[in-house]
Amino acid sequence: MTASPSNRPVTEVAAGILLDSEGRYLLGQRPEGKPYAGYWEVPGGKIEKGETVFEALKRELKEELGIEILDSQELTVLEHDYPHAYVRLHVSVIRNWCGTPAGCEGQQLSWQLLSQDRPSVEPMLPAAWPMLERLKLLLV
Ligand SMILES: Nc1nc2c([nH]c(=O)n2[C@@H]2O[C@H](COP(=O)(O)OP(=O)(O)OP(=O)(O)O)[C@@H](O)[C@H]2O)c(=O)[nH]1
Repeated sequence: MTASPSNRPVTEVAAGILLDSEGRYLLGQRPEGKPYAGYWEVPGGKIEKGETVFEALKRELKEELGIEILDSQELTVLEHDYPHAYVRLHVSVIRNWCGTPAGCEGQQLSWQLLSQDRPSVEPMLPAAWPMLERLKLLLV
């Protein structure tokens, strides 16, 4: 584990933006019991020791959404200093998957139109904003 600028340990996280053919992306609501419960986020989770970003995404999206991702495209890497953790988010775009996303951990899901200025659900995790901005740039 590397250190952050403030010398806190860095939590490496893989986040996967599912993007469908109608220009919609998927958000999930963080379940009870996790930091920031009730906040909306892009699906994903912590990268385990020895895993690649893609392997972590494959595992997390199977657990959280019950889908099998087929490939992914790296979008950006973002860091955010939360009170509970300093996180480094490896953000990927996923356009190809098998199955229909479901809230396997009891979480609510919401498809959002990328062409809309803001998601229709709130609150969003603070670090979710820059990744959505980055996604819009990729698609212009
Ligand atoms: N999945 C996800 N995590 C995000 C986003 N933005 C963001 O700051 N995070 C942060 O990244 C970390 C991800 O951890 P997590 O709690 O979802 O991971 P996990 O599913 O492996 O949790 P667990 O250890 O409780 O099983 C959290 O600190 C969360 O606040 C996002 O858009 N998606």
